[in-house]
Amino acid sequence: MSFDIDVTLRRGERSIACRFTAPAGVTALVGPSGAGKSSVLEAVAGLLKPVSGRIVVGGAMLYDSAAGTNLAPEHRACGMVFQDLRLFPHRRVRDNLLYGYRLAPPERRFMGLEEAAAFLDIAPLLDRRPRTLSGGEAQRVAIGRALLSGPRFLLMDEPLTALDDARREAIIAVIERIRAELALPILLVSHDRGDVARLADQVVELRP
Ligand SMILES: Nc1ncnc2c1ncn2[C@@H]1O[C@H](COP(=O)(O)OP(=O)(O)OP(=O)(O)O)[C@@H](O)[C@H]1O
Repeated sequence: MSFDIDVTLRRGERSIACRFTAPAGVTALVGPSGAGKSSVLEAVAGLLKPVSGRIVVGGAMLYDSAAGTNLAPEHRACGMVFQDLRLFPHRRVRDNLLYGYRLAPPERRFMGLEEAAAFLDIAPLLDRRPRTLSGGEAQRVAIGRALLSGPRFLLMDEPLTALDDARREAIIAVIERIRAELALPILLVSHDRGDVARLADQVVELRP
């Protein structure tokens, strides 16, 4: 089982309940705007503490209110690709990628900078700054930074939004390669039914 999640979250006045188990591969979290999809990703990453419940990924207990377990984000081995990417604007692509690499405990690293750049087809971009990149290029850099941090799983918030068809295809291909070649479980938020149908091994619907 890749994800085994049963949590209640609070966001302001809102209570968000989410419960699912997922096999290996890509799990898509879908639901209307405001249903709490990004909040669930934040909880899995350890950035939002649930009110109660448990979060188990790849057999590792990350959060369990009953047992009092709540691993810090840096101990979750989680690669997060945020909706707004959060690249460092003042750092070149190479340094954005190395930031992820330096975060990774050496024993968890499975790729180096050169390998990640080749895998994501971003080698020609290494000396550029994020603001000079297209949306698809920036998305691949953000994915690269996440992969270099040595994750055991990936969380991706709307990785295909705001991309034209060609760039979207490139990111879909990257996600398919991560699934096939790196075998990392991926929990992905998307509102596009077509993308979900193509990519997801399992779909989880979050209701408001
Ligand atoms: N920091 C916050 N403080 C208070 N409420 C918040 C905060 N962040 C999100 N919310 C609220 O929590 C609810 C869930 O938000 P969330 O962003 O998780 O939903 P979502 O399903 O990802 O939405 P979207 O598809 O629009 O991105 C919304 O009602 C939102 O307004």
